[in-house]
Amino acid sequence: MTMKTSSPKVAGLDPRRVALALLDAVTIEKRLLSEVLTKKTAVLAFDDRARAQRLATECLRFMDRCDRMLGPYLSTLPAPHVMNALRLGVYEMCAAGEASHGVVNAYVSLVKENATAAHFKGLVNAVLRKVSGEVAKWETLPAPMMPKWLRKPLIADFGKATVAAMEVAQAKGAPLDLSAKANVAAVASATHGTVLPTGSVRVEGAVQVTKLAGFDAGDWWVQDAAAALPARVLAAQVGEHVLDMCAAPGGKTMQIAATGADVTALDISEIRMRRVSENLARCGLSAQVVVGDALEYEGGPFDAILLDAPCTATGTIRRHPDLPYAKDGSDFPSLFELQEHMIDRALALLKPGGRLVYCTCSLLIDEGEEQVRDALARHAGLTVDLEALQIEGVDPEWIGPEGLRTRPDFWADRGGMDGFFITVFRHT
Ligand SMILES: C[S@@+](CC[C@H](N)C(=O)[O-])C[C@H]1O[C@@H](n2cnc3c(N)ncnc32)[C@H](O)[C@@H]1O
Repeated sequence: MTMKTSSPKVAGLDPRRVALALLDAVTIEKRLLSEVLTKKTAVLAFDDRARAQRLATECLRFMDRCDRMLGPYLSTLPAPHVMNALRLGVYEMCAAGEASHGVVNAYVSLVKENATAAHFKGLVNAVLRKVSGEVAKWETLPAPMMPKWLRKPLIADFGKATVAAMEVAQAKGAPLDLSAKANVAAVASATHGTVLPTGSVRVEGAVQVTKLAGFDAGDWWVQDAAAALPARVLAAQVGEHVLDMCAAPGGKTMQIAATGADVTALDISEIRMRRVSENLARCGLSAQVVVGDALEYEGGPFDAILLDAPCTATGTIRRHPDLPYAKDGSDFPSLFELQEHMIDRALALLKPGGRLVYCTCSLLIDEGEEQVRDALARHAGLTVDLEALQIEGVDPEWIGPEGLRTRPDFWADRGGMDGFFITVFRHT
């Protein structure tokens, strides 16, 4: 794509140009925002970086609504880059409350900058002007639906009403949750947060994480309330040998290290493992950090293993609304297979009578309940320890025959939680 330089006459173009590039990267190049964000926003001043990121993220969250607003005015879909400019324009006018004439000018200018899209400037102008006349319709539309490729299997697993409830939760985004190293009440008081029933601290409103009280002192780390459950379920004891098998960026390693257990943190990604070491150092915790492939790892045997397996991350869409647009499900079966091999490897590294906590931040049954049923069929003597899942704050209704499942629509009145599946295997 050939880009011209910005027009000095139109205000606020720079963050919008980057937001458009981010949307293109997700929807056209099929990249996750986390993969492209730093590079694409590097050209902007600090405040504009945050603005571009927010704009792209929230537009992706409300993509389905943007498309519903645009639908009546598009008899055929324009080029994807132009469609993304229209979506951003709609989001800004309808959800962000930006003045329509500035928004229309901005996106007409941006489309003009692109040689292959410039001839769509008339369409962008006309369509955005029409949408500007019906901004009130936005609030009457249903919560943004996930794309069909993901919605369909979820409906098969949970039914339409539950999927609709998940979509309502995903539209609301996610609050900031913290895990305290030691004193939960002190962390809640210092950060003006509230203590959740499961022991995480929830902080409302927009905050800069590194400026929150206790960050530099390492009193806490950022971790969704549901993501904090697997290590609580593992309940490591002082002196136990524990393997955190897919550890990076290290939230669960930190929880286990804070119990006084002897933790080995293993992950295949050297870059992501640097984050584990940084996080441990900031919080004054220690673990043996190993970079390597879990499938070939030979250490142990261990009293307990936490396997937070690589997965579709569909339980984190409220934090990562780009995911349904960067993925199409084609790589999912290879993940399911990897999870199966990892469970088998983990079981081989356990001491007799040891426990394996298996979890995924996924909404798909294939990565949770189905993995458990398959593992029980593969391994004689393997059992699921449902009692170990009954920890403080966990609603017994979240626990099924295979394990504990959280969903984004749980705790709706408190701000929700990520979708997770967690189980405990015991090998005799
Ligand atoms: C869900 S994330 C783990 C999150 C981490 N437990 C936490 O709480 O911060 C999955 C991790 O699996 C790692 N991974 C993927 N394939 C692996 C393999 N073959 N061996 C070890 N780690 C692997 C990825 O690098 C990624 O960091």
